[in-house]
Amino acid sequence: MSLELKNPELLRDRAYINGQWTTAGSGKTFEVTNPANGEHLVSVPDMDDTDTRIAIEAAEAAWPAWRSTPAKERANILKKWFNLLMENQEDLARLMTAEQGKPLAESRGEVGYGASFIEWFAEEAKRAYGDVIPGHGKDKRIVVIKQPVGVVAAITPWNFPIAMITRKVAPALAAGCPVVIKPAEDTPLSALAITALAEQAGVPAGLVNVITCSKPNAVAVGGELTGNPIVRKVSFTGSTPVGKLLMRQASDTVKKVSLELGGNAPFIVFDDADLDAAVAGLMASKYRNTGQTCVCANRVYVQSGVYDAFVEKLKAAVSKMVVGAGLEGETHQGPLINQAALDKVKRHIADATAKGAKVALGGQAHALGGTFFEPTILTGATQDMLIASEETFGPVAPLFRFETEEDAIAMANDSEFGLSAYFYSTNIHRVWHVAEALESGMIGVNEGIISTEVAPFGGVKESGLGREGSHYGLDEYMELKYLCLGGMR
Ligand SMILES: NC(=O)c1ccc[n+]([C@@H]2O[C@H](COP(=O)([O-])OP(=O)(O)OC[C@H]3O[C@@H](n4cnc5c(N)ncnc54)[C@H](O)[C@@H]3O)[C@@H](O)[C@H]2O)c1
Ligand SMILES: O=C[C@H](O)CS(=O)(=O)O
Repeated sequence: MSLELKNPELLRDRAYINGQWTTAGSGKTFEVTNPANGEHLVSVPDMDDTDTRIAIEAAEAAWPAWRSTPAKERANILKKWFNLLMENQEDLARLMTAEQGKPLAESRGEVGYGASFIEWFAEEAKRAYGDVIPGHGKDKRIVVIKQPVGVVAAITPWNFPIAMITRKVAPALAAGCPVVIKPAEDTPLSALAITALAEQAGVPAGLVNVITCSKPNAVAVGGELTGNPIVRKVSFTGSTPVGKLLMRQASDTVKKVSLELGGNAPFIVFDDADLDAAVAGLMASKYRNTGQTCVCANRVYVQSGVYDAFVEKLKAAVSKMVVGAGLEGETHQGPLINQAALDKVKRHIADATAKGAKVALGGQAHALGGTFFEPTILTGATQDMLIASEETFGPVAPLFRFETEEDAIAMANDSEFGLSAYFYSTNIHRVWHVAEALESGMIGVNEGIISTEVAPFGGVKESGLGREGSHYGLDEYMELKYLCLGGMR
């Protein structure tokens, strides 16, 4: 399939190290395919730890000049990069839908969302403020300054192939740090395309490096990124098991670590909720990216008094969804990323129905075949089902019935995850009580889409460490240094 790019230069088949578009030292490559039809898109370098070491050393060499570049100059380069992403939004969206499968409208949205982090941190670059603290002695003067942490390793997932990268690279560059990026093997093309635009924007050689590799080589590449002492910061977005592994590996050299991990978001509808708003919010939260987002509603708790009415309203909305290949027309849902993702969806539905749940809508592989699946609603879900304790990462909404506010909070908090949570209520007293009681890093109140560059994104418990975006996001790439000036008159 022709991708019909206005700027064919954005389709890259080389990785990027030290300002050079390069092959793997081994000469090996791996295929990138379209999940909607299995078609081969392009082959990219299958790099290993040796290539990674070269990239890390290039980043280290480029760091001194970048860290001494005035913040305003760093900001201007970031602003050029932002403008280039927006000027190439359609091409970047087409590339993303081709390699990841999300609807084209969602891909366009992600390009804008990803670019917003570059725009935001172009401004934050100029606000890395320190402190002057009243001295503890007559002759003492105390100053606190912020300095870039150093070489950053960024390892990112396939579900948001641009935004998960810019959410790390933008603050790193703004803080004065060079970055070595390892994108997901399913979606390297978006990473390479935005890197080509970074090069065009004037990001100096060595500052941004992209290591593409297959899944088997990820272990060796990750081992180098987490083990090489030159790397001072690891920023990972992906599953909790891999995050734990990388955290363990990074501990040998005591690297700073940011982890954006798995979720299991509760979505609670109280009997005083605006049901139409709650249905709209659930549609946006649950089925976005075919349910493959870390902040998707994963468990839907509905208070008894409104349960039946909510089920009917949700069925009416979900039944209007159009499923299809995103490059063949406007759709609401694309394919799942791969067979393993499809198998997990089927496993969760089979387990739930075996334990008493009913399929109210969908529940089957889609007639389109491949990894397409029908948007699904289950009723009669209970806490003992896999779908309650595991992240489904697919287009399945399991509805649980509850009686009291305390029951809902207890069930919502009954998880090792705590990334996002949502609830709908028009009672202000209940809003404050429930928001304070839920164990989650982010909460949508009467809102199903909460992700934005201006607010701190991140989780508690086993959903991660640290925050991305907002003014908090810059500090993840900075070190505090305390100066004590003695002998002052
Ligand atoms: N909290 C967030 O912001 C956020 C955002 C997106 C996705 N996620 C989570 O990510 C998961 C889905 O993404 P995924 O399937 O790509 O996750 P994943 O953990 O399998 O892979 C994420 C990245 O880690 C790499 N990787 C895997 N094993 C590695 C290893 N041993 N060493 C080095 N790198 C390794 C992969 O190649 C990929 O680039 C879900 O759990 C989702 O909730 C979280
Ligand atoms: O999947 C995880 C992403 O962080 C989702 S969002 O685009 O930031 O909402």
